[in-house]
Amino acid sequence: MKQGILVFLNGTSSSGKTSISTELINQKEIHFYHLSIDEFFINYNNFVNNKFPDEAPRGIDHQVVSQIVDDSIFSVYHSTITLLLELGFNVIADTVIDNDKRFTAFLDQFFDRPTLFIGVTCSKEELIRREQARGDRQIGLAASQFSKVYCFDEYDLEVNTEEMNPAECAEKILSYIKSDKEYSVFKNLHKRKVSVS
Ligand SMILES: Nc1ncnc2c1ncn2[C@@H]1O[C@H](COP(=O)(O)OP(=O)(O)OP(=O)(O)O)[C@@H](O)[C@H]1O
Repeated sequence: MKQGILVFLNGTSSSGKTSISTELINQKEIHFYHLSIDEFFINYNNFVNNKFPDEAPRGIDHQVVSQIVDDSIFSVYHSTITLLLELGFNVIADTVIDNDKRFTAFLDQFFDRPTLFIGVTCSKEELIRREQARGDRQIGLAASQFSKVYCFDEYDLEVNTEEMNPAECAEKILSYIKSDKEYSVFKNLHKRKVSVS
């Protein structure tokens, strides 16, 4: 049995990753699992809020805590994607990778799997506008991620969410998958040891 394909939507916050994912999930031709890193964090945060006291015997160093938690959650996220691919399911990875450590870990884990590397692009001005309009993201988040997330000079496929609506982006992605072209960019980035700094 063939392993599943990984559709990696690379874009900042508010670029439109979740909207495209919803379109991909709702169509019937190719089945996908949508794995958003946000859901992994929500589950963990619910657990912590229910179980952990506000104070700890040693006090709480929030930087240390968030490093331990983030590393663990990303590790579980990667393992869950890997498991699904191995079982033959197609996966959409909906996550923002804006630092070297995370990008290298993602690249190392998935470069030798069928990973379709998609640039979900949008201008900074439009990202700022969307961020203000939606009101559920920290203002300035997308702009702060912009230069790292969009540092790549190569994608298997690019969808500009300022020019296309989510359904059109999803259609473009599906056409690419159905064309059976090779997904080479992630492998090349691994060979070139590309970083996001
Ligand atoms: N192609 C598009 N054209 C116009 N508006 C869009 C498009 N895609 C998304 N939007 C709007 O941008 C906002 C953010 O979209 P979405 O939640 O899909 O982004 P995201 O990349 O998943 O963000 P985050 O990483 O913060 O979860 C929403 O209000 C959505 O309606």
